Amino acid sequence: MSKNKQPALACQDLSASLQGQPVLHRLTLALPPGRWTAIVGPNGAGKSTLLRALAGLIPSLGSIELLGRPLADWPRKARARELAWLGQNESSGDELSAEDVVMLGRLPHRAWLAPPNSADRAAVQQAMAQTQSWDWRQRPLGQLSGGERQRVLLARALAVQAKVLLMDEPLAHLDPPHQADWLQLVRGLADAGVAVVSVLHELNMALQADGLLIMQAGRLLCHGAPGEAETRRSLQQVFDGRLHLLQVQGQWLALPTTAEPPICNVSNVLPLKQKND
Ligand SMILES: Nc1ncnc2c1ncn2[C@@H]1O[C@H](COP(=O)(O)OP(=O)(O)OP(=O)(O)O)[C@@H](O)[C@H]1O
Repeated sequence: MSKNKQPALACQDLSASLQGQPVLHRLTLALPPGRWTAIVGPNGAGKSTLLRALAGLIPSLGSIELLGRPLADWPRKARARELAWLGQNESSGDELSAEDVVMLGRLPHRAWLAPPNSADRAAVQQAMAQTQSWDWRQRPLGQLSGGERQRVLLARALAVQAKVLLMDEPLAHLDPPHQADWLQLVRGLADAGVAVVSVLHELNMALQADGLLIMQAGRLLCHGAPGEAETRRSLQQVFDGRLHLLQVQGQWLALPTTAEPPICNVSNVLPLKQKND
């Protein structure tokens, strides 16, 4: 990670409570531009809450800085131009056409009640092309499949053309080819200088990120690259050692392992096969 770059997004001593219960405990981190960071950890570790706090969607204690300026000091519209958000299970806008949904991503760029201009239309078309959702632009969001819907919502976040893109479970409902496309898209955004942050359960995808934020019980256990031994040790720790981490052609992969030895393994099967022969 370059030490000279000002973080695109940073927080210090960030704490947050939900319904009066402390969920995040004094997290400090800095995310530079041009990198993709994946937030991982077990269920309930606080990943989504961290992302929502960083986006300013829930009250928090401590400080958050977006592009070097306290998040709270940003005028709402200017902030919405710089920080794009893709949430989990978003349910609004079902009656709108897919294209109109994606056009919502352009609202921070437009004057009050101004119609979309050519730059807005171009951004929408580009974002929908990037997520291969242009073909169903006239269909209502509510009539799309889960994966189609997710791609439209991803296009809405892309259409903002923000410097920071936060995504909570962006791969939900996406089939493997579209997961691969998402990966390529994120790589391209990071190469173009965008700070991409995503909560991911798919560890094999997360292990392709530039950096992992590994969370446990509302705390940040580790912030490191997948290639670092300490990062992989922390992953093992938060998942109770129930991962098999292996490297294939330079890429780290994670296979979940069962708590007990599998009942049907190779040594069990072979004698049966020989018996039948
Ligand atoms: N609206 C809420 N009110 C009260 N507690 C909440 C609320 N939402 C989440 N929590 C609690 O906060 C903690 C962190 O939840 P969060 O959704 O951030 O975890 P997560 O790491 O994203 O989990 P998962 O992997 O299951 O999606 C959990 O203990 C959860 O039960």
